[in-house]
Amino acid sequence: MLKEQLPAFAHHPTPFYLYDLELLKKTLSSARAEAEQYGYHVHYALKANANAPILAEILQQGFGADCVSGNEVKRALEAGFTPDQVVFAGVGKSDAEINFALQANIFCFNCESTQELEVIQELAAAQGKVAQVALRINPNVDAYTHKHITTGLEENKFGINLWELESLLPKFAQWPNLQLIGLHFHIGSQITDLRAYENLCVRVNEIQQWFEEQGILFPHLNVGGGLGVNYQQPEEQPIPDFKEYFGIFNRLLDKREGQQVHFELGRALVAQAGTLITKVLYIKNGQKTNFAILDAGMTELMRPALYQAYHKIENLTSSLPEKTYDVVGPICESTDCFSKEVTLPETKRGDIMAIRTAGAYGEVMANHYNLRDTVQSFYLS
Ligand SMILES: Cc1ncc(COP(=O)(O)O)c(C=O)c1O
Ligand SMILES: N[C@@H](CCCC[NH3+])C(=O)O
Repeated sequence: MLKEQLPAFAHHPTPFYLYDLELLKKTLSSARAEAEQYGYHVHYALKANANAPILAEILQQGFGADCVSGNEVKRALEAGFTPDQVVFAGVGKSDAEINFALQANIFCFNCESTQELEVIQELAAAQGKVAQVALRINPNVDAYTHKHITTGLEENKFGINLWELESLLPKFAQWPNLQLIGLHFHIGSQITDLRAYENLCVRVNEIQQWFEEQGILFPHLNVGGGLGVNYQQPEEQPIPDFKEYFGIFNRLLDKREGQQVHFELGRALVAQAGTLITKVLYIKNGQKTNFAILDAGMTELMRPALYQAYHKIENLTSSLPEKTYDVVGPICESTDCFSKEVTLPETKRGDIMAIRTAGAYGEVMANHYNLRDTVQSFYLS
């Protein structure tokens, strides 16, 4: 597919992101169809990719928006999401961000500490508003994923710890400008062992039960996102198994009568639709393997340097016999390496490479280190 489309982009300077909007649409409709049969609400996590054409597709398919900063709330509203479709999580919401979201009348603040609740109460009172809030609880459930993208263990900074709940609840009596509407959980990202979600359901049920014993029944349960994608074989599994994912919650989550269940998927919706296209600048002899030095680096796609994440690399322009390369970028850091000992068709200066599954946490995490240019993006529809 990429090989055939490439001539249309031959005149664009590399590196650039190329998004397949057809695949994006198919992925979104698959997720929507599976979620809809249980009446589930899916909020797209903008942090994965907040490009306007991508948000337009997501909005069109009826998803809400999950934001983690004031600017993401702003971007979601500009893209056309209505305030009642917007949730706002984040462990360090600033006063300015809270004020902005209050003014915008967003649906819900997913609150991560008692201290944050106090501040929202104060700011909501000053604006004469009642803010809808959910408690983001740290459920101490292992996501069986990379430790740097685990969020639901007690050692992580996210959420309110279970042992704080008892002392927190009475405080709501002194917070007339907060309306407690739900519970929120998010245990981590790139989750491929779905037993993590089974464990999450068990824990949510226990926590919900505890609240009910205190006389509180929540209209909303938000179980977060985190569903992983197949980085190894993007061709074989371009669309994640949403049927199995939502099926787990349908089977195991104790949904009360009239209760709304919310999800916050980011990566699973957009990752496979994005590819980083880059050119080979030099082939240089190394001690063990040769280096293929690309014109894209950790500044365009940070995941390999940050989490030793794997992205499949393809040479789109060579069909010579195979050789082995360490594929690296031009940035002045030794961690600027996409992958070591990659088997590729013999690669030469000027070849075009595709770094796959880069639609989530790729372009949005790009930066200007070494005063790099802003990476461009193009869309196939
Ligand atoms: C609170 C919250 N919701 C949703 C997401 C989206 O996660 P993912 O892209 O893994 O689905 C994240 C990121 O991990 C998050 O922190
Ligand atoms: N940015 C990370 C995941 C963090 C998700 C947000 N909590 C990644 O590239 O995999």
